[in-house]
Amino acid sequence: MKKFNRKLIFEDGNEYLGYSFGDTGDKVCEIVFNTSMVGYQEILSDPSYTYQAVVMTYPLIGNYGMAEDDYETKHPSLGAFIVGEYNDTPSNFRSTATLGEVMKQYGIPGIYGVDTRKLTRYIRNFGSRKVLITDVSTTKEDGMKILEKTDIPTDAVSKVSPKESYHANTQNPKFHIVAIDCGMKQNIVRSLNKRKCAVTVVPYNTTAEYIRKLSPDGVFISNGPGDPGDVPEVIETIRKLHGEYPTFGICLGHQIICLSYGAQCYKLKFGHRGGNHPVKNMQAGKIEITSQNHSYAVDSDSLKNTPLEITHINLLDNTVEGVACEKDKVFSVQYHPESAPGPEDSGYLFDRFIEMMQEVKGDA
Ligand SMILES: NC(=O)CC[C@H](N)C(=O)O
Repeated sequence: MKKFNRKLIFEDGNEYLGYSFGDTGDKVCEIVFNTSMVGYQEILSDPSYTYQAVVMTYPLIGNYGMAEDDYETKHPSLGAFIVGEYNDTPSNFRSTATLGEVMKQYGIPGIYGVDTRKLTRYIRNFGSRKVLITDVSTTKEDGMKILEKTDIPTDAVSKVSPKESYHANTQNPKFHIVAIDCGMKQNIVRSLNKRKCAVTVVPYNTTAEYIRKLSPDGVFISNGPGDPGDVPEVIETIRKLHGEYPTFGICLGHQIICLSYGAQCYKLKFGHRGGNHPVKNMQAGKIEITSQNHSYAVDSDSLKNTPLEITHINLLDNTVEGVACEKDKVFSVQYHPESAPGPEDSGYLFDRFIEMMQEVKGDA
């Protein structure tokens, strides 16, 4: 048998052995697991995974390579990938690189040959926690010392948000949206462009005054990495804009909207990541199968003192999945209607945003 050359070390001294792929540097990340069966390229390039080591529970990763059109951002910032079997000889006519090559390019370490089922149970039992990805020669004691000394940074949004505004136009636009980019996935822009929306993408720390000057028909707040409490400037901007424009938020954007109305968020034990989470739409009485990627959730009791009502509930653990306030023309969801990867049951939410803007705009 080939000799293990890499390992994972946890703060409690637990170790998991495997083999190297991608970058070979050491890294401390927060470990999480994702149950999606496909979509490793979109997961790699989803900025919300910044500083996180993602364990893929699906056993085979890399087999269809990397396709130019499938990136969610061109500069992947995922912390690390931990997989069962890694296939370095993809078979796919659209593929232009292997997963390992792209990870090397962006300094993202990978480890394969790990018992991902055991590791996932460990995360489920003990919760998301810090992990060191390192060489097999690093001793457990040294690894534990490194973990003790290293905190996961809280600057993730400023790292992945664009430094300047830019336009993502479309043919014959009907609406103009200002999208606050906290680490936005490309499929959100594609989903808006497809519905005749010209999008002005702005950095996370854009002020309410600047957004007003852009005269949008609607405001969008994106997904993004880290704790929503780490971006008070975005919460403040949204608070100032309450009731002024139809507003839609996804994932981190949803948490920011709720915080801006005075609700509270808390961290889940191990989060929701995958493409098969059932969510109930309370208004329609229908169930959607959703794509998810989050650690934090909105506290349902804290919503009672706000004008927001709960519109969607997670059927696995009853957590809040969506809120709305009709008066202020604002709504948001914790999950990912843009999917990428994942089921497309929830695309109607983008249509709802369009309808809201249409109502305000009239027939003009
Ligand atoms: N995908 C996201 O926007 C994630 C939101 C937030 N970083 C969380 O983990 O809950």
